[in-house]
Amino acid sequence: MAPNITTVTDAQAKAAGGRGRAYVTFLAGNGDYVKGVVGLAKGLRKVKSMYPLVVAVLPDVPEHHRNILTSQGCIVREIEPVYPPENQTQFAMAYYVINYSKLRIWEFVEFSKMIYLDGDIQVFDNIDHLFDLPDNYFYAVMDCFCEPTWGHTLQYQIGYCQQCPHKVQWPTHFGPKPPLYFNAGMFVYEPNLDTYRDLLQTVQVTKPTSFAEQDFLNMYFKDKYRPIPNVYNLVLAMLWRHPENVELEKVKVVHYCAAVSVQF
Ligand SMILES: O=c1ccn([C@@H]2O[C@H](COP(=O)(O)OP(=O)(O)O[C@H]3O[C@H](CO)[C@H](O)[C@H](O)[C@H]3O)[C@@H](O)[C@H]2O)c(=O)[nH]1
Ligand SMILES: O[C@H]1[C@H](O)[C@@H](O)[C@H](O)[C@@H](O)[C@H]1O
Repeated sequence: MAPNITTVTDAQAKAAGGRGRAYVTFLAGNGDYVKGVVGLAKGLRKVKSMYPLVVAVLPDVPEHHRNILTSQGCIVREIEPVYPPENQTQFAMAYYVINYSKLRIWEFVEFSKMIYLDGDIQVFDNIDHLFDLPDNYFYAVMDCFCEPTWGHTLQYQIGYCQQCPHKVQWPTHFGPKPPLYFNAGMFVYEPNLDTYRDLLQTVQVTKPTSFAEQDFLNMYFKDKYRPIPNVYNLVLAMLWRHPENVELEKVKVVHYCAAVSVQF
């Protein structure tokens, strides 16, 4: 039975918290990711978040999946796909190419601030306070370079990870250390039409790389990026790659991204 919740209209969304704040996620295709988004919506409700969840859906998301999301109180917004320029790029996962469409969320200017969460994320504690972080920055959690999906990079090949930068030092003859790099499964940002247009123009003149829009956003926001603690986006691999950096009892958000099956 559908839960007893009121569907949030656009007007209500604007009024949410009186400050135009919302969570946002991205959904493509007719596969299982919709289940993740339902879980995300339920999780946000369970931790009593004050703000609605907007789901940016590609045209290939079927009507009945959209209806499920609406019945869960989500605001469903259709977006057009964004394609990177033609290239022979080998993405770390072939489907990452569709993730460039996430850039459309900068267009949601009826909201002044949003928190993006991937559909394979679950929230276990309220994170509404992140909306109060100072404006004009891009907040996200630092990624880990230790999984084989990073096999194409120099970092991985020499065993360097920004999570433990002293374990394997960055060799000086390689030039400057790579800049801090965030995981784009969760971030705090401000929708803005100028930024939106510039993102779309810049992506068209930027060579696609392995981690698709994640690499692109890291490049684009490198001066505005401010790291936040990993309790706000615990990338699963941190559990076995850097357990010393994880305070399990404090974790608020878990990101179930793993290219390997997990065996404990
Ligand atoms: O068929 C799909 C594939 C993806 N998604 C959406 O796109 C998000 C990102 O895809 P993954 O969760 O599979 O990506 P990963 O977590 O493995 O990868 C990381 O790298 C990606 C590079 O494109 C993105 O930046 C992503 O946000 C970041 O967490 C999903 O959560 C989901 O919300 C779909 O809806 N359908
Ligand atoms: O940024 C990447 C990405 O999220 C991958 O999906 C994940 O397998 C990696 O561990 C992470 O570093």
